[in-house]
Amino acid sequence: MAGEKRRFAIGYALLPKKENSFIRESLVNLAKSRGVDLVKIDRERSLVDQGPFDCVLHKLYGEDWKIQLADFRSRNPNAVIVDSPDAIERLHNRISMLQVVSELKIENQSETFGIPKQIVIYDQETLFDNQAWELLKFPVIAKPLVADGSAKSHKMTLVFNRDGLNKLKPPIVLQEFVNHGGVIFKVYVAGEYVQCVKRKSLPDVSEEKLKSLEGSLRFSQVSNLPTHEKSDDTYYKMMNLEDTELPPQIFMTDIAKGLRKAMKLNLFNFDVIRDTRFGNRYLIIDINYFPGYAKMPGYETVLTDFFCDIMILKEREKGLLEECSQKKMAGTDGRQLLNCEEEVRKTVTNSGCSDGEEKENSIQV
Ligand SMILES: O=P(O)(O)O[C@@H]1[C@@H](OP(=O)(O)O)[C@H](OP(=O)(O)O)[C@H](O)[C@H](OP(=O)(O)O)[C@H]1OP(=O)(O)O
Ligand SMILES: Nc1ncnc2c1ncn2[C@@H]1O[C@H](COP(=O)(O)OP(=O)(O)O)[C@@H](O)[C@H]1O
Ligand SMILES: [Mg+2]
Ligand SMILES: [Mg+2]
Repeated sequence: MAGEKRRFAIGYALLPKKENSFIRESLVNLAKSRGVDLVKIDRERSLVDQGPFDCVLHKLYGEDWKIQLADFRSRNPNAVIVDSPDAIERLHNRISMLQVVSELKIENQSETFGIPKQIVIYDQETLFDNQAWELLKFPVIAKPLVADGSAKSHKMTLVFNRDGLNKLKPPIVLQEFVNHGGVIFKVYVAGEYVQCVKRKSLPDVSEEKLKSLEGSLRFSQVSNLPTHEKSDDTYYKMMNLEDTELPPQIFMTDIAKGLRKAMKLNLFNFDVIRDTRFGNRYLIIDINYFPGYAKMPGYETVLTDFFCDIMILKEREKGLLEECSQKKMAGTDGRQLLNCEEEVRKTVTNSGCSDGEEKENSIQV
């Protein structure tokens, strides 16, 4: 119909659990009211046979999906894929995941940040090798090296002494357990948007307590456990989230922006703890692709704004591409037109974002 605004279609490819938590009616309706239709991608059918989509939103694992996305991309060069599978892959390994933190340069006088001391162990022999232990002291957390979203990849062991090492199954990352007052901060990022929330974590382990504790303790997804499950347990106890102060907002936002640029990702969160030995030292312990946004206050608005940013970007790209073809039709000097389309895509998709200049409505692709 004449004068009717163009609608924008976002195809989503998610596992059933994620679809249930993320694709809520409240999100679908808000997006719809702002011109964005969220359309389910049928995982039983080939992606290139579906659509048309202006954007593909996804959290699926495996080579087959990567090939499907590459096919889709070559046939639909104007569609945005959020996010690039290669960029996401960095988060599937707990070493490469945190390497990016050391690349960040953030100017801040009063707070510092980093990651806990950690080593990677590939086999049982190295686990008991004293050399490997020069860097670390107990307690440590053993984390599966792979972070591929499986239940297994979330199974952690808090190890109090050498006895506790026997049950570990490499490949694992051994990370120093840092006392942090039983509260972690989850910083959610969606494009330009950043929000930090508090969650329950493991309680501190004092030097005295360490001596009396048995070899190890297994746990999984502690920040997602309902409160009552923790208060009943002998190890977990009620932590008072209200009493914990959030880290300075500007500091978290700077780290979030730095990570986003360095990783070229739009949708992620990261877990931060505050080292109780120094009240102003923050450690990043985990980065997750496409986390549980529905748990974030105001998630519908935040995500819809993000979708609209992509839409604005696509419209701008379309306008500029039309200008290119008009110039072509008008027979403008060929040299001026050389790579016109390519230039437009570079500008609009903000591939230059990593050079420090952040543009409005930028989406990292
Ligand atoms: O489902 P939720 O809400 O628990 O979200 C999980 C995240 O919880 P969070 O938002 O950080 O509290 C969760 O974060 P944590 O690893 O628990 O810090 C993961 O991102 C998880 O994805 P995956 O299993 O690693 O692929 C996320 O699981 P999926 O929804 O992607 O399966
Ligand atoms: N180095 C650490 N020091 C103290 N607690 C930690 C450390 N690493 C992880 N934890 C605790 O263990 C939980 C799970 O670890 P995390 O690396 O976030 O794995 P997952 O990917 O399963 O969320 C964290 O939410 C936090 O409560
Ligand atoms: Mg985590
Ligand atoms: Mg994680």
